[in-house]
Amino acid sequence: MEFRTDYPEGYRAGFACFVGRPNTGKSTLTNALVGEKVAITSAKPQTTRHTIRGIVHKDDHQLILIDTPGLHKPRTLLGSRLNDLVASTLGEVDVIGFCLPADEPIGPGDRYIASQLSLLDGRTPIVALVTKVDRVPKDKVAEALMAVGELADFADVVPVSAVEDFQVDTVDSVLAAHLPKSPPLYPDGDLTDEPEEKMIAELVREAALEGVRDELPHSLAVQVEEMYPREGRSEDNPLWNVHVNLYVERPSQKAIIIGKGGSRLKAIGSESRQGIERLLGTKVYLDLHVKVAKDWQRDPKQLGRLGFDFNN
Ligand SMILES: Nc1nc2c(ncn2[C@@H]2O[C@H](COP(=O)(O)OP(=O)(O)OP(=O)(O)O)[C@@H](O)[C@H]2O)c(=O)[nH]1
Repeated sequence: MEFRTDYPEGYRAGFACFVGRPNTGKSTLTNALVGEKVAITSAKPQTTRHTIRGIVHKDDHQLILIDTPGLHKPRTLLGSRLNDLVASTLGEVDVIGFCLPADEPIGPGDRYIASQLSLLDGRTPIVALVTKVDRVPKDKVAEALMAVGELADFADVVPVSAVEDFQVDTVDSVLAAHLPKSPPLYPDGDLTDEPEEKMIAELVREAALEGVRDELPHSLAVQVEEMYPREGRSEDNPLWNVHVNLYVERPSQKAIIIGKGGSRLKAIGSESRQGIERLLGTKVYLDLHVKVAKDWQRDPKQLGRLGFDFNN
């Protein structure tokens, strides 16, 4: 991909990130803005482990989105590292979008986030994004906007529905207005700079989380062990081997993932393989292994091995 050189006078480029309680629509909004599925969405809270960037390319700006994990009070070592990550991300971006769903009252979780954001002392502009407005009647939207406006000193308050594509463009332009004047920071057309392996791991993770019990999301880590072209690979037969490990904390969780006679693991494989093949543009032979890594969330060594060592 080429860097654009014919960008107009006044072109802006920079970084934005979304914060908000789990499940407030951050990933869905990222996807709607970028126009392709780059962030993992899920009906379960706190499934966005990795900081995934989506890039919005417009004629007069480039908006680079960092999809942070939900801000929350740390429960485990992993939790506190996530918070460190969020804190360091927040100081680096040009604008923050604070997602608050229109269909839920403002609660202690939102106030906790607002208090964290106030530590930035107004150095970074914060735009309140009132998400999921399709879920409430029109007259309730105004009420939600007023309540949100009282929570903190926002640069703007924008109602949006990512699902119904209502005001998604407005969110883009309101965020872009806070970006610095700058040449493009990424080549034209790039949607994400995540390495393929990370995206593959996320596709498997998303498939594995479908329809399982609530405690599992926090206990599941996925890592691509290796990928290489299969022997005899040719233009007619472009097969790749992709070997993926799924780590859980307990043998009982391993049994859930594998399912009766391996049925769930098979379903996870066939579901995620489609996305992986689309991503790589080739047929793949997907090899999934489920392993027990006891208490990995609390063990710094294992966290590092699984790619969660954010300090390095
Ligand atoms: N009706 C409606 N549902 C939405 C909208 N945006 C998100 N959702 C739903 O809300 C749920 C959570 O959305 P996500 O985008 O995964 O939320 P998130 O804030 O990224 O969640 P975490 O990764 O847990 O922090 C999903 O079931 C979405 O389909 C919207 O505009 N309208």
